[in-house]
Amino acid sequence: MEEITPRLQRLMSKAYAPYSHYPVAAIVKGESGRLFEGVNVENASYALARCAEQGAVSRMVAEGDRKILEVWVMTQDGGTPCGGCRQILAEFAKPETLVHCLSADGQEFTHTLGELLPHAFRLEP
Ligand SMILES: O=c1ccn([C@H]2C[C@H](O)[C@@H](CO)O2)c(=O)[nH]1
Repeated sequence: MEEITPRLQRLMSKAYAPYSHYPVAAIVKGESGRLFEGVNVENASYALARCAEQGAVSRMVAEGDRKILEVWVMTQDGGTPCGGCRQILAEFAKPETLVHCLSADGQEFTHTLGELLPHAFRLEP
């Protein structure tokens, strides 16, 4: 498989973040083994900004996968996903799912989703 760091760097350069100047790239691996990409997409009406993780999860679901096996997020500083994105990931991932947070220069900080979002809100369908 192609190395994930250069792929995230290329993806991050596609983010649309003219207001925050904080580009984010996200890749989720679905149960089929396919990788789904997302970037943040901002808007002149600031509150309508969409996070990169949300885009990646939407793509995964549209392509028919329903389980997240692993997550990678790249930001300039290696920041972790926001609270809302943790909840969006938790809908399709397990508490033990690894979330790799990379900085643009390739440093990696890995957490489980359960560490990032303990006691996640769930409604059993
Ligand atoms: O987990 C996160 C947190 C923030 N952002 C985006 C939203 C906005 O465009 C920019 C600054 O908050 O980063 C993401 O894509 N994912």
